[in-house]
Amino acid sequence: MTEPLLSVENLHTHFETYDGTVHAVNGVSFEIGPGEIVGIVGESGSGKSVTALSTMRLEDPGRIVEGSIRFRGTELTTATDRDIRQLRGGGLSMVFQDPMTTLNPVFTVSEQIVESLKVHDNPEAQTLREYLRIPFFHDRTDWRKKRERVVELMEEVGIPNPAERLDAYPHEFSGGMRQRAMLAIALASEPDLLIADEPTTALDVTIQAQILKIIARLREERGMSVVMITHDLGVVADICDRVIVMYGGEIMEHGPVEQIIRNPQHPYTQALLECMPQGTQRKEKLETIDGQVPAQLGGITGCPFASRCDYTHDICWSGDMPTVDCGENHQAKCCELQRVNDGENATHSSNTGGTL
Ligand SMILES: Nc1ncnc2c1ncn2[C@@H]1O[C@H](COP(=O)(O)OP(=O)(O)OP(=O)(O)O)[C@@H](O)[C@H]1O
Repeated sequence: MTEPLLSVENLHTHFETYDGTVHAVNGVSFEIGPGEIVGIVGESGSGKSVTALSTMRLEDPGRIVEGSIRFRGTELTTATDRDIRQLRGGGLSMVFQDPMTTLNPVFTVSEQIVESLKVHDNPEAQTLREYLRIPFFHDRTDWRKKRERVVELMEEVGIPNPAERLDAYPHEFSGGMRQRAMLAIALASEPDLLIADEPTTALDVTIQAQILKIIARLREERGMSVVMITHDLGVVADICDRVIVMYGGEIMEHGPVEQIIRNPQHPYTQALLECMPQGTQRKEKLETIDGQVPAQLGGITGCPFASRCDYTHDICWSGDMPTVDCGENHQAKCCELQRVNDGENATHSSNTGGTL
């Protein structure tokens, strides 16, 4: 891979709660190259969003307690608020799942796109309140230029008749249009890296496919990198180059999308793929993974998936899991996999069958 745009190393993010410390992200490391689309998948609570928010330094009230996040060579964990604002205004953008909670209902969509253009031009003005101290437009030429740019951005994300929608408020947009508007706001700052957190989860499949197509096109046209956070391996198969599978705040497996989908090595990835609805007969019940995502209070010892895994060994409950190289930039963190690869014949502490 060429020089990475983003490099996350041994990231640990904690939340202090009344019940104790939640270890939301535990030793996560990955890189994103220029123009790559990388998916982060896993069940709810596996640490995908906290990893993304930490990367944007939006982890508040969480805390990055260890690790390094380098974006275009700048260390973000120790960067000043000013540096972070500059990066958000011109390098890093994020799109969230629910545009209704992120779009401001009292401003028109176009005003919010203009705000993002302004933040890009003037990264010190970060919040709407701060921003409002600055006039929306310097003069009529600036006003016209900005409105033209807003129309272009709306067109780019597939909002029909943008010139007629310049005075529309978020509630006048459909769910799919609002998500497109969020994308336009994120793109206004011309990011090198777009972090999209479940951008299509709330949308029907047709609109989901349209939004994914737009994201794929933007990567082609702008050379933008994308981190796509999703529950849905179908989304990953559609547009990602590589995939990171997270569970219990850790990376279980990562590799090229073809490899992970056709030849998953970690029992958790295998279980996730078995739960995909594709190929299921109409009346057949969908598979689920027995058990639940572990509470991450006080941290997890051993493999976070051990309590739901069919292949556990004693070491899975207490030891560090080995990272097994599966070739072609494909790695999985699993001691059963290492045992199989080494050709050992260890006995399982519990085994309900199946082969890796
Ligand atoms: N503000 C918070 N305070 C305490 N714990 C938190 C907070 N935010 C997240 N967590 C915990 O961190 C862990 C990881 O959460 P995260 O939101 O990253 O999961 P996720 O994989 O993105 O799930 P989802 O798909 O539902 O968004 C979970 O155990 C969650 O309960």
